[in-house]
Amino acid sequence: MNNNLFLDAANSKSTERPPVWMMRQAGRFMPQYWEIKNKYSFLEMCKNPEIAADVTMLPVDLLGIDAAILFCDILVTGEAMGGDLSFTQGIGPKFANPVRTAADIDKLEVDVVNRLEYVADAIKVIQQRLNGSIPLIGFAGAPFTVMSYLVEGGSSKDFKLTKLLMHNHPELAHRLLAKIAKVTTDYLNLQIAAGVNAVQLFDSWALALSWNDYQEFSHQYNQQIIAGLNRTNVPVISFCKGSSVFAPIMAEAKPDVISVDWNADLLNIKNALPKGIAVQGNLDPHILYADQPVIKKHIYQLFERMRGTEGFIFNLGHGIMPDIPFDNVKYAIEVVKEFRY
Ligand SMILES: Cc1c2[nH]c(c1CCC(=O)O)Cc1[nH]c(c(CCC(=O)O)c1C)Cc1[nH]c(c(CCC(=O)O)c1C)Cc1[nH]c(c(C)c1CCC(=O)O)C2
Repeated sequence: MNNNLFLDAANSKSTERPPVWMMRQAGRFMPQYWEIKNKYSFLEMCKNPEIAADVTMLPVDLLGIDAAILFCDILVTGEAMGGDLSFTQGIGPKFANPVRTAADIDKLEVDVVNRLEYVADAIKVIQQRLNGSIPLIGFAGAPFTVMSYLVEGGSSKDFKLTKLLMHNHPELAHRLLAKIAKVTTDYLNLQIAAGVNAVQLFDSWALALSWNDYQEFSHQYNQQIIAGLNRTNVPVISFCKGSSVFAPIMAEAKPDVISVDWNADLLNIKNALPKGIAVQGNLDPHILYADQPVIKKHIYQLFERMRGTEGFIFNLGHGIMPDIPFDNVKYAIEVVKEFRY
């Protein structure tokens, strides 16, 4: 690899500056994304390896980040299991056949990794294009977060139906989570076999859960997935919104990196973790709407705090919003790349 910054930091080694990539870096804040998106549906883009590679490469070529992330979506596992998935502009993801009863859960298939071969194909095309320049991150959705979309039938503000299932019929929720966990393990191992250099597990909506529910309905399954990965030389990043609270539990699953939202002091989180677990984060994405001197100030505040810490990857606390100015994202990445410890 020409640029080892990301993998060194993920493996808790020291680096001359923090490596940088951003969640949702391959997305709608880029005019060049829309040039492609206007020609294809989102799922067509995910399923065509050449197009998925084109989109993956946009931030590599236009922003100069230190790691690429595969262009795909966390909900493709739900689709492979039998979910009727579509994405509509302005509405977001939709499962037309929500999973709510024992019969719905029993219908979902689990030996489905062959239906996700298009992702392995995309990874191979992307690695040819990257040609050893920077590492490629693969990813999957964590069972709780994917379950919420399957049960609600799409995005939700309060996860009412998901929580009702968990609280009134925990045995059904567990049956569903176990199925998603099995598919997710196979799917991440497929990505590792195809050649990704790291994987990230996205449990975006864990913040909605109580401490006890997080352990029972989320952590347990994430731990099972991480334990089932063929992870030699492939660092595992565990992300959730809620990591400011749940980081000590997340650490029990033994990821290499914990990706932290913006509520916590990152050094305090790092210092409370077992040695050898790196941290990623944790700029509030809203900072990227602000004036450029403000952006620089906030990045430097974080870097001064983290100075001398081995195992730190710079990222946002969550994804880039679609209406964040492209020039501000580019500027933030330049600020990181000019910094030295
Ligand atoms: C919850 C979740 C989803 N998808 C994902 C998550 C977890 C990460 C997070 O918390 O942000 C993960 C994801 N989605 C996408 C990526 C690609 C890689 C990247 O750039 O980070 C990744 C890693 C592309 C995408 N995924 C999606 C788009 C937009 C599709 C479009 O162009 O219309 C992209 C580029 C669609 C998507 N997919 C999902 C939603 C809720 C939406 C709609 C969002 C909205 O409308 O605001 C589910």
